[in-house]
Amino acid sequence: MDRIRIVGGNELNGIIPISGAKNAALPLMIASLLTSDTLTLENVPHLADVELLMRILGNHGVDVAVNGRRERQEDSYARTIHFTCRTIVDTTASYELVSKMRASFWVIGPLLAREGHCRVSLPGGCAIGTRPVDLFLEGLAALGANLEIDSGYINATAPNGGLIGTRYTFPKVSVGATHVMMMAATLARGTTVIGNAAREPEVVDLANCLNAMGAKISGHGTSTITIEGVQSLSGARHRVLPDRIETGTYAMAVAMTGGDVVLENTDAALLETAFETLRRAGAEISSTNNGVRVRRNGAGIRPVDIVTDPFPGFPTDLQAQFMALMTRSSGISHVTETIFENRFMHVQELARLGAKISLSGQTAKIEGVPRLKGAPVMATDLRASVSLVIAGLAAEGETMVSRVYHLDRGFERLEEKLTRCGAIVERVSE
Ligand SMILES: CC(=O)N[C@H]1[C@@H](OP(=O)(O)OP(=O)(O)OC[C@H]2O[C@@H](n3ccc(=O)[nH]c3=O)[C@H](O)[C@@H]2O)O[C@H](CO)[C@@H](O)[C@@H]1O
Ligand SMILES: C=C(OP(=O)(O)O)C(=O)O
Repeated sequence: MDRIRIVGGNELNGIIPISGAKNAALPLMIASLLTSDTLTLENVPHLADVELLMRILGNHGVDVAVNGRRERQEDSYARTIHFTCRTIVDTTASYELVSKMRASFWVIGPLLAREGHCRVSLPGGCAIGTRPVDLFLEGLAALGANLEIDSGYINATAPNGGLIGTRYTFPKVSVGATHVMMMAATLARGTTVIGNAAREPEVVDLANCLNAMGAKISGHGTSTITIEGVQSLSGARHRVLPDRIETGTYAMAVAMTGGDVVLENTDAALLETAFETLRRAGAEISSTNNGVRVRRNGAGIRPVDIVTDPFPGFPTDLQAQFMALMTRSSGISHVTETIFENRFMHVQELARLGAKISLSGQTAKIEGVPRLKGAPVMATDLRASVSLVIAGLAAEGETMVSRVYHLDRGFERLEEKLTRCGAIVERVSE
């Protein structure tokens, strides 16, 4: 199993290209199930989750061609991938596959809308929380679906010739449930109005792509999304938006080590709250032609409190990275997690590097320390693992991060991107 070895202490200086967003690419790929034409996605990141979803979609009948070649023949980055689902050959999403990747549960929306029935395994919880699917089921039921749970699977049918437009307000903001209901409603009869919808940029990206495919969606980016159902969708060409979490992660890495880095192919507007927080912590952040410049020269890291929230609030997917940064601040800060009930697995690992963190309910109190010291640590989930890399970059000596398959789910070429900016980071394969 691969590990990442980091020798801390170097500043980061240079250019880091930002990849397409994992959390946009996944629902966009799933949207290919909605049409028999080809959906072409540009700027698709080369990540374990993307590769796995390609295989899962293949089981449903999606033909995947990478840059015009067959899947897996091309290993280049920022790929253009063609997804074509002439016919859906299997409407079952098995436990074996859904349990490997939560987002594959989202096929329930397109399969139901296009075929009128499907059988999809319940995804189950994961390290960061229980992650139930009640909101998905309520949203689909509002569209007229019959849903029953049978042996760990959801049997979903759309009686009366298909889904029917509806007004439905989510009791809680859910990114995934918004994606699914929006996709399902594109092919429903009549108009659907989703209240308390997620406003994340990835939801906007999906809506833009669906509109390019012929859907009639408006209001995306606000809490109320309106979808006028259409008979069928066509193919389209769409560019995956930049990964705001990767952008924020490297910004925090620079704030941690000091230095001067330009993050290319990204957009500061995607993460205003996180950047405002980083500025308060002492980083200088400015927009460039096609990216963001992040600097911290000389000034120390100031303590700042954060509370995670749905967009446009501080993203939960940057919480662990920010906590790593705060371990070196000049005072006491608090990090409150409101989205996932168990997203503090990194706390005990950061402590192994000398961080002083105490937990009380959903809030972590971080007492900044003057130095961290390298140690063996274990990645527990995707963002937790990169928080350990950030801490390792500032720690004295060697940090060895194990279980890096978590990291490979969401960070493309991390070692290469950091090494080019002066860090000592290498993958150790055994
Ligand atoms: C692939 C992807 O895009 N993943 C992102 C997506 O996950 P995901 O879409 O799974 O996250 P949600 O927005 O759905 O979850 C938000 C909260 O709602 C709860 N909930 C959700 C659905 C439901 O039916 N019932 C329910 O209670 C969840 O347990 C969680 O506590 O948004 C999260 C919140 O920004 C991010 O951290 C994830 O990186
Ligand atoms: C939690 C994440 O992903 P997922 O929803 O796929 O588990 C994430 O991207 O940080």
